[in-house]
Amino acid sequence: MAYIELKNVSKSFGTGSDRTEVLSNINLTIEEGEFVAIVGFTGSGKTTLINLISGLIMPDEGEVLFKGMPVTGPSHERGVIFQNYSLLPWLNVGNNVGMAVKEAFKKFTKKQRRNRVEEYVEMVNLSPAIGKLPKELSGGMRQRVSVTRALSMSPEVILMDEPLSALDALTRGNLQQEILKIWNKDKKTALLITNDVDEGILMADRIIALKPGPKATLGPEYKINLERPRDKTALNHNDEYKKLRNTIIEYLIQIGEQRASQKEMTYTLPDIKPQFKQRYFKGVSFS
Ligand SMILES: Nc1ncnc2c1ncn2[C@@H]1O[C@H](COP(=O)(O)OP(=O)(O)OP(=O)(O)O)[C@@H](O)[C@H]1O
Repeated sequence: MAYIELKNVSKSFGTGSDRTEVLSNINLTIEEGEFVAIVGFTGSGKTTLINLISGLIMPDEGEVLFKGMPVTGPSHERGVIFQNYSLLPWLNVGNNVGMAVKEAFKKFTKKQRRNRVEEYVEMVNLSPAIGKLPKELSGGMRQRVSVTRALSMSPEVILMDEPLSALDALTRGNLQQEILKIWNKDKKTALLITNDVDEGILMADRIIALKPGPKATLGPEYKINLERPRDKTALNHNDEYKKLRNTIIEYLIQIGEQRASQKEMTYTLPDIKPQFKQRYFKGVSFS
């Protein structure tokens, strides 16, 4: 049985002429312990896909199954790391993480909770900032809190919606490694949504392209057989990596061009003449 399964899933927003058909006929199977990355263009429906799997929204058609059961709402079994670091502004770092730990481990004593919070905050090198409020942190630090908050709940599935896209290269690289460490150590299942092909290849077992919408569908998938742990610098000299990277980027460029050409439309302007009265524009005449 597939761990996560999407069967003929479609999703639209709005009604009438405002209706946007975002995803159409999505079929996806993720096995337990797998790390899958979905790459796609901005606005192609990546967040919509993650929201469907997390249970934040429901499909119009088709089914989303988790361990064979329909997803009916969010659950801490499926932890989401969002693109924007949605922290509670009135709670400090420790308490933002602490609240998540309390929710996931209801039977923990206060001491157990504190130990877990400290362990996870340390993991992203934020121990000196544990008492700080989100407004006192940089964007990168907030995103690290957001990542550690999701991971501290020990979710069975880690769903990531471009969690690292706003970070500088160094912080991004460190967090990629932290996420991989936890995924590998605790044998999690992970789905990463990204617009960065390199990030996908570094982290995932499989990359699937999301074709741009409206009515976005999943495109081809690429198996990544590169040995783990993967080192970013070493990969740059790896022929298999280079070949895979080129293949995926070429595919994305090709579907991007197709989308651009489909969008090119000719508009005919109405043949009208200005109706202004001459007296308002002395010295200017209209033919
Ligand atoms: N709640 C909503 N109501 C109306 N339209 C929506 C809603 N959510 C998403 N959309 C539309 O669906 C399309 C896909 O949005 P989505 O956020 O899933 O794309 P994305 O690939 O994650 O984009 P980005 O890379 O910019 O984050 C967009 O055209 C967006 O305007």
